[in-house]
Amino acid sequence: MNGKRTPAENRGGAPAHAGLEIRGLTKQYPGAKEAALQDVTLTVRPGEWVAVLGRSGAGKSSLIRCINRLIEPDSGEIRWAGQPVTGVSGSELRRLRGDIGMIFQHYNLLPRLSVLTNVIAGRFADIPLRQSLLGVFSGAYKAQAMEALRSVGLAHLAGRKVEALSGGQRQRVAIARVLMQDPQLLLGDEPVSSLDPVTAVRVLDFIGTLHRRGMTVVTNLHDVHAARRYATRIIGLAHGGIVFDGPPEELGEAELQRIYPPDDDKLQP
Ligand SMILES: Nc1ncnc2c1ncn2[C@@H]1O[C@H](COP(=O)(O)OP(=O)(O)OP(=O)(O)O)[C@@H](O)[C@H]1O
Repeated sequence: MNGKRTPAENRGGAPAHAGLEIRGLTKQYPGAKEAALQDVTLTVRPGEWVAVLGRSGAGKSSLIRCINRLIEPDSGEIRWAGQPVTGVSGSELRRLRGDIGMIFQHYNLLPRLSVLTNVIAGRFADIPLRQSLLGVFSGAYKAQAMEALRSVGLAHLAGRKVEALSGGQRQRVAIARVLMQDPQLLLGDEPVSSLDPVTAVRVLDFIGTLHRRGMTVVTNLHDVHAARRYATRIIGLAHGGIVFDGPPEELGEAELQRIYPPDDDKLQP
């Protein structure tokens, strides 16, 4: 994918590509009374950090997971860096996923494998399948993975199995995996919801470092305070539709009432 930021762009020049373009995205789960996403249209510019807010069931995870096709939308179009995301399959989809990093609430790591292997998994899109299955990686990959682990303060745990780590340590492994992958777009599906407040701030600070390097970030958050502090733009969802789109400074009481409708039985607090 041609998603890299150009030197001109890093100096504050015009973006080299159109970023993430979402048009008319709709998702209805079988048997559900209402659509999880209803005609969502949104463009995320390169270098933005978008925080998606909304009550439980508002459609936040569905939106994030449609972006890398973990969930198939019913209709609508998604493009990243001018390339189609919807409609591609096979090697095109694998290449695309190599350009899109993901951090999940429940880490999505390989618990029985070592921390180092999990970090190298960030490059599985580039490593021949046989080598990945055998766990035989080049010295260059190992060195890069150790560097990523050093950045998150976990180099001393490289040989330990992930299942022996705490939640905060696991999320730092997930961030090291993203560092190893070096994607242009980072998606976070409630990346700090399982963490204590202190660890959550640490993880958000790491994501902030990636954002300052030029990574575009889209993440749902349950914490309005964190969204205001870290994001450059807030998207509010209710009943699968966008009810707020603006900078954190514009998120006042009236806007919060729209995003978190108080007497709405269809959505949970
Ligand atoms: N696999 C599924 N099958 C049926 N309905 C689903 C499925 N996944 C989500 N839904 C429904 O779609 C709607 C949106 O769910 P989604 O998980 O996107 O919301 P959310 O805002 O991320 O909620 P939360 O904050 O609780 O994670 C909800 O009504 C939910 O019950």
